[in-house]
Amino acid sequence: MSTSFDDLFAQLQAKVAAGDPASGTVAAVQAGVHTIGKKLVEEAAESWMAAEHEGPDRAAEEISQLLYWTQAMMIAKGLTLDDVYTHL
Ligand SMILES: N=c1c2ncn([C@@H]3O[C@H](COP(=O)(O)OP(=O)(O)OP(=O)(O)O)[C@@H](O)[C@H]3O)c2ncn1[C@@H]1O[C@H](COP(=O)(O)O)[C@@H](O)[C@H]1O
Repeated sequence: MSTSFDDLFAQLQAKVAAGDPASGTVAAVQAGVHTIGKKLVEEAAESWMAAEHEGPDRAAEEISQLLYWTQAMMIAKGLTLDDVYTHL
């Protein structure tokens, strides 16, 4: 099922606030900025490689994971969507 950037962010915030033990996002936020940062860079590289060497569907998939890890980083740093949107 697809979702929007804002809806995914709300979902992740709620899981972290609740401390959902089944959530990979909760585990990632508990692991911290260093761990999340490595995933962020990994997904950025995979997005680049998919865009350069693979088809549009693979590029979209990797970019979706990049957006997910961007949101995980925002939550780990206590940032809201508005904190970021104000710079767009
Ligand atoms: N959209 C995502 C999403 N995109 C990426 N990822 C994570 O990013 C990883 C992608 O890493 P890779 O590309 O390296 O794939 P992999 O090799 O299979 O994974 P690793 O070996 O690196 O862990 C996935 O394994 C997930 O851990 C995501 N994890 C969760 N979501 C969504 O976030 C929501 C909350 O998820 P939970 O917090 O897990 O409940 C749900 O709607 C999920 O669909």
